[in-house]
Amino acid sequence: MTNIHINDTTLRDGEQAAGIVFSAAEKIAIASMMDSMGIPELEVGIPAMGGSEAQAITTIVQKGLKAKLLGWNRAVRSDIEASIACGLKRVHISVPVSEIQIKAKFKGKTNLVWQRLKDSLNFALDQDLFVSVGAEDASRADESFLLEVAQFAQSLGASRFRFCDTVGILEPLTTAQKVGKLVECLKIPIEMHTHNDFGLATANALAGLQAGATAVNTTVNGLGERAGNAALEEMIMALKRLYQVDLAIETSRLRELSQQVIAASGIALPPWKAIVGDNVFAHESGIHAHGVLENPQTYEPFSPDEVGWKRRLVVGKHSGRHLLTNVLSQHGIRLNHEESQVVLDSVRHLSVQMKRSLTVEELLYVVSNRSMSHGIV
Ligand SMILES: CC(=O)SCCNC(=O)CCNC(=O)[C@H](O)C(C)(C)COP(=O)(O)OP(=O)(O)OC[C@H]1O[C@@H](n2cnc3c(N)ncnc32)[C@H](O)[C@@H]1OP(=O)(O)O
Ligand SMILES: O=C(O)CCC(=O)C(=O)O
Repeated sequence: MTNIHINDTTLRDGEQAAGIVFSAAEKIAIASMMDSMGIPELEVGIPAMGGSEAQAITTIVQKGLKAKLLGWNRAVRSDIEASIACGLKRVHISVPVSEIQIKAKFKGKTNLVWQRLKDSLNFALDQDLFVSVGAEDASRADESFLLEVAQFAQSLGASRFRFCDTVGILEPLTTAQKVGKLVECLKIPIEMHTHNDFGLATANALAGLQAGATAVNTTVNGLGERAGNAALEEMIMALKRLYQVDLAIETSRLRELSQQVIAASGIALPPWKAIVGDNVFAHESGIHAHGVLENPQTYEPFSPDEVGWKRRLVVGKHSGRHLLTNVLSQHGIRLNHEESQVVLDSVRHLSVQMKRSLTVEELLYVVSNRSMSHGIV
């Protein structure tokens, strides 16, 4: 894999997640932060929505960021005009390509796919815009029809073709086969846009890249329609660590970026969320903590600082002596073997009663009030 290009769509598909609204200030702050981290392209929204959305996009454009900025459009001339009015120089034009979508959107009239794509694309090119074309529901489309649309877009002058697994029904092997066929026949770059309905968005996007696609849509925290999109942080770290593709993006700010999007979206992440979740470098189990204390690589695929996060040792139901001793020694407390075992029994008992691990304060309380903790110390 070489020259992989990230085009993040947190501000477009991410915000399409039901119930999510970013304020203009939040959109601008997220765009600025991603830009400063080195994300090379941002799909900033849908100018055709007008009003505050168009205003926010215009403000982002006026900030003069290094990142390339793309506006999302239907194959409709007035959508492109709205993008131009925001000052965008790059537009993405989407057309439905599966039978089911063409039936629902264009009343089954396939000729409208060609006609509307041609009219909107030509109009955009006449305005000297960079044009990317998206094949909505490409994964369920007839493969020859999809290829014809892609070649048509290329012949008209599109600079990139987006393969969309709109309802997230692919798995990696099929993704690679489908994308590989397009790569063989197209000269323009192919971009992956994958959804997470079966939890495979990142895996499928990576499979597309392995098959020769060179661009990929992501969203921070995997935010997006229904089950979301391929997560930016997963994509960057998988490329870096599993494929040795370093995109020169400041990974040490991934956790901070994730927190910014959590704050703006009002949606918390599960603690186990890959790369940026609260628990991804937390160790409670005795055997794991013992291993990590000897060498963090025993149970961590990479160091937490690489993504701007930190290791935590948590004392709870599954903890063992090595972990306990380590945590207590940070507070100047040394216990002998027998005392440690008694405290551990107490910790286990309390954790089961409270159905959670103990805070450090609770642990210290257990140690200093041994007679009260469980009646056994
Ligand atoms: C897979 C995706 O994520 S696609 C992106 C989805 N994102 C969004 O929908 C968010 C922003 N959308 C909006 O603000 C509104 O839907 C607007 C402004 C774009 C359009 O609003 P409305 O005019 O009220 O239309 P509405 O949303 O009800 O219906 C969509 C219309 O676009 C048409 N349409 C849908 N996709 C396309 C397309 N790719 N190219 C051309 N027309 C399209 C539909 O056929 C329908 O047309 P009709 O009004 O002539 O029947
Ligand atoms: O860009 C497109 O063509 C559609 C993108 C999209 O959001 C999708 O297909 O899920």
